[in-house]
Amino acid sequence: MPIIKVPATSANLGPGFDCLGIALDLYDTFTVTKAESKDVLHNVEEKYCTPDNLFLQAYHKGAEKLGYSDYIEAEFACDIPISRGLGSSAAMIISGLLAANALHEKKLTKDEIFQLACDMEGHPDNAAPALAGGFCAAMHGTAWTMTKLPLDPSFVFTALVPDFAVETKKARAILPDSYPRKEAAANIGHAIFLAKALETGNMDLLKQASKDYLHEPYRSQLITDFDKIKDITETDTDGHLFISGSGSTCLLVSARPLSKQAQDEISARTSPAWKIYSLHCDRDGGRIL
Ligand SMILES: Nc1ncnc2c1ncn2[C@@H]1O[C@H](COP(=O)(O)OP(=O)(O)O)[C@@H](O)[C@H]1O
Ligand SMILES: N[C@@H](CCOP(=O)(O)O)C(=O)O
Repeated sequence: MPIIKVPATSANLGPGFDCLGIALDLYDTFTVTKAESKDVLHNVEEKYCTPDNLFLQAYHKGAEKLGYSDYIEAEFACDIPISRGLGSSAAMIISGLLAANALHEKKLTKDEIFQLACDMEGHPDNAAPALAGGFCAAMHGTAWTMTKLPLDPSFVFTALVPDFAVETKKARAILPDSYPRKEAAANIGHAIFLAKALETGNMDLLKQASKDYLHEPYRSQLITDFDKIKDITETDTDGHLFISGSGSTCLLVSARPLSKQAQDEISARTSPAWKIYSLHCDRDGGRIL
């Protein structure tokens, strides 16, 4: 039976709001086969076991685009925390679309998968790295467009995951509709230099370019202990702490790993204790095994 494996993703990376994202080596996997007369899901939380399930919706969209109307049986094995800003919804969508390819003779192209996924998500910065792996930029021009950007291998990524969820829809709803020109201009410059810093491994440039004006100032207020965690992690590693996607996870980008002492301090000073994942960039993206 085909197995689909899709990585977690961390979108935005500060100033790259809705356009930059990176794939991380934490995965959702799905064992899939065709079903007779209805969709069947295994190992899925009851509240997500409905026809609205994103994996099922994406599977049917993909199958329909290929000209098929049928059913799927899928066993979920999901390690990506849900509604924590690590792209669990994009992982569901990319997996469902890859499952449509895995179970049919006709295949969607990578670009067709990307277009369908972005239409479902509404923003492309998780879908791009979830599908292609690596560090990606994406935008909507005449269609959804993405490119993989170079990433220096020296960076390490630490995901700090609180016990509480932040729904992406809600975290988008709290953002302003417009911004002062000075802030918009600063964000553009910062996003370009952030990409350069990630390409060259220049930590000093990364820190200068990491300030965001579009979402982090608003969303950090939704994350209890954000300032405390930022202080502990940045002092310990000399790295930079971003809000991952729309939160609640925070992503530390640094040249050296978070020390055991800092990890213990975070555990002691958060309640319930935040989970800490030491991660690397996934370079391959969503795949059928
Ligand atoms: N393992 C899973 N099983 C079922 N549905 C999931 C799973 N992971 C994610 N989802 C879907 O994705 C939604 C979370 O999306 P969202 O709030 O955008 O958070 P995230 O930042 O993790 O992408 C859930 O409400 C659910 O619909
Ligand atoms: N650019 C989006 C990214 C949302 O990512 P998620 O992992 O929180 O779904 C945003 O910032 O709203």
